[in-house]
Amino acid sequence: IKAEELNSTDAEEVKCRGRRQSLKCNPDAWRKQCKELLGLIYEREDSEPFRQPSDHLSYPDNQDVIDTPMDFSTVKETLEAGNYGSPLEFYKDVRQIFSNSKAYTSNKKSRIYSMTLRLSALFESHIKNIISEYKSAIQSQKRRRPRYR
Ligand SMILES: CCCCNC(=O)N1CCN(C(=O)c2ccco2)CC1
Repeated sequence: IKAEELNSTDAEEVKCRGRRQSLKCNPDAWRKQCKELLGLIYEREDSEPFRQPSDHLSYPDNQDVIDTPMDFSTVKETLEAGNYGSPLEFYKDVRQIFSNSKAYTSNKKSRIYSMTLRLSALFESHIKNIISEYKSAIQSQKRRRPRYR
């Protein structure tokens, strides 16, 4: 069979089979990318208040305002334990950190809340590609038509 006779699905699969380890086709590449993104977040001083669970003593009403506490050490542990099944689950937990801070803050000018705005801008700019590469790697894995083996 000549290469040009392959339909797009086969060509995509052939391309991916050959380049399994490359970022484009490796459905597990997202884990490493998310670890690197977490590293970037930890480098930022802005992440300091969010690297540990909020201590409810100094923020007493935190408990009833926040129904799903989340922090970056919890996300890091979950990722390193291999307990995220996809970058979308990772994304959900990180966004919980930002929404908790927003829910908790009384004014939009609070120092801690402004830190989450900067962190979230950094996070969103990176997580987009990680998720789209993951989705296309999954697509090229899927057999679009049944194979008789
Ligand atoms: C070094 C460990 C400190 C744990 N973090 C902690 O107690 N926090 C971070 C989350 N908080 C907010 O997002 C917030 C928004 C407005 C005011 O606080 C509450 C305070």
